[in-house]
Amino acid sequence: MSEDVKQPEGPTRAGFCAIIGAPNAGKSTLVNQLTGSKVSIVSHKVQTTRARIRAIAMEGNAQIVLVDTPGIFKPKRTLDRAMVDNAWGGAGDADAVVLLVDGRPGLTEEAKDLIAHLAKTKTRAVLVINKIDLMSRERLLEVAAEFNAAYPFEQTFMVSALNGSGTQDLLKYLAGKMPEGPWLYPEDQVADVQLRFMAAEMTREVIYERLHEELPYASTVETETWEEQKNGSVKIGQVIFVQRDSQKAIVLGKGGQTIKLLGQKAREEMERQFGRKVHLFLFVKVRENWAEDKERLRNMGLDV
Ligand SMILES: Nc1nc2c(ncn2[C@@H]2O[C@H](COP(=O)(O)OP(=O)(O)OP(=O)(O)O)[C@@H](O)[C@H]2O)c(=O)[nH]1
Repeated sequence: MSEDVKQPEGPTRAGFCAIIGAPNAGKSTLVNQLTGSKVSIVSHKVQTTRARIRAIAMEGNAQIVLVDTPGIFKPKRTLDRAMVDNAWGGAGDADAVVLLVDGRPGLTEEAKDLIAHLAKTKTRAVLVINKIDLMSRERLLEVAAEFNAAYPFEQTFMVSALNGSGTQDLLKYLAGKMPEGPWLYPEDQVADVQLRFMAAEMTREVIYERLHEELPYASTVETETWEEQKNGSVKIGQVIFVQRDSQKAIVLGKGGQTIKLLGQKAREEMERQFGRKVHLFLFVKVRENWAEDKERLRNMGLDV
């Protein structure tokens, strides 16, 4: 828990920042830029996840836990609708909410939908116009005006997540939005924690790829153990949480065949991304009433 985390001198800040945006707006690229993360994982699986921790950014004495929500999209089915509402609960709880848009097309229908959600949930948000390296100054000002006429954003930032222009200002601003409080993660472990998130994400993606027909949004993955081995390999233990026994049976498969395959695919991806040998151990647990609240996210982060 946070009491055990070594705190620096002076006041610290820590909190959650939700990043929302249409697919391809540049969320992953921005997260990498904000965290200065060398190891990047760009997820191509949009619209599949609950709000989840993505990375931790440090700025001065502030620790910003970046969470993202499912690609906000037009729900086609009741389940999707529930998912979106759920996710927005998560965004509303965050200490800062960033609406990230690809600036080039301006106020698209998709962007209007996102703004409608913000308005409906009375969410205070910061507008971040991305990909300014591909825009003229005139167009940029036009787009900023267009968005600000559509919603009372707290601030507007113009950035290139790709080349980092404007992202430091955004980071400083977000740091200031974090409430005063103890850090959730020790600074020297932030990189490790990040690797654990990434490993969980890789398994989650494999599950999605293999089982999305049967298990659309029902699972979450947490990395519980990460043990460095003397020979340079790493032993990783993860738990796949599902909501019902029937889903557990799907993940396990007949005679454990499915989980074996999932583990193999996830391990291969981890070895590729981390460039080292991985021993992966997967477990499935049923967790009922999986809730999306802030406390849950906190615990999720602290559990890994
Ligand atoms: N030129 C330019 N390209 C960018 C910028 N930011 C992101 N991109 C590119 O836009 C594409 C999408 O970026 P991602 O970071 O994967 O976008 P995302 O929002 O995480 O996408 P999903 O995970 O699919 O929702 C990638 O090809 C990025 O390289 C930018 O500031 N400038």
